[in-house]
Amino acid sequence: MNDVTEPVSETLAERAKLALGRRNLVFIGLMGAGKSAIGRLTAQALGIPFVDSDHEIERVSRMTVSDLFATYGEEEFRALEARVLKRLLRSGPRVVSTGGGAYINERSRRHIKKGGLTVWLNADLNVLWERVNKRDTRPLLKTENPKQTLENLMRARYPIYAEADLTVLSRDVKKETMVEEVLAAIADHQKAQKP
Ligand SMILES: Nc1ncnc2c1ncn2[C@@H]1O[C@H](COP(=O)(O)OP(=O)(O)O)[C@@H](O)[C@H]1O
Ligand SMILES: O=C(O)C1=C[C@@H](OP(=O)(O)O)[C@@H](O)[C@H](O)C1
Ligand SMILES: [Mg+2]
Repeated sequence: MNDVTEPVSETLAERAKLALGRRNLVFIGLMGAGKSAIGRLTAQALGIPFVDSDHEIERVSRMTVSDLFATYGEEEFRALEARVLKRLLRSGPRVVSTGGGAYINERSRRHIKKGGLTVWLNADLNVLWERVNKRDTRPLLKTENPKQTLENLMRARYPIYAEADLTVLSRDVKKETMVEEVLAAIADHQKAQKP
């Protein structure tokens, strides 16, 4: 009898899941990059839990992010965000989408680097602007010239986001395409690590 077993063909999602192991996958990047939307879909594809740190902050504080900024200020928000991220990243695997400022905060960045594989959704100004100007839920953009504010944030933050383990270019393609590129980046990263 022929004893040779067929090689199991693995889907991209399976390969990415294997490569991720017990680590968390953490989405970072500027407002409008797609962290919340693409993070959720990536978790679905991987078959692991998803959590958005802003939603978790809103759940535990019973306030919206906007109200937290208005009532307690950004510094208090960052302290709460760091505590929430520390707890969310303690065990894995899960997908964690962060708010745009999380990785910029030193304490949060430490928890993120320790707790997971980071993927930066890198987008250009016009892509971000087209997405964020449709909603007014982002307190940092309630300025006289929000597009200029976004550009200033890009300049200040992109060198720090660039420390991410993986970078995927966020642009106007189907969300499913973005998810595939994220999965491929995880699988390829694992390959690159092997001797
Ligand atoms: N690839 C994409 N193509 C079109 N729209 C997108 C894409 N990725 C995200 N979006 C949309 O852009 C908006 C901002 O995305 P969101 O996930 O909230 O960004 P973030 O959490 O990074 O601020 C949402 O309305 C989302 O559905
Ligand atoms: O960039 C930032 O500092 C922020 C981004 C927001 O999240 P998204 O990046 O998901 O919009 C939210 O955490 C808060 O408004 C502050
Ligand atoms: Mg978000």
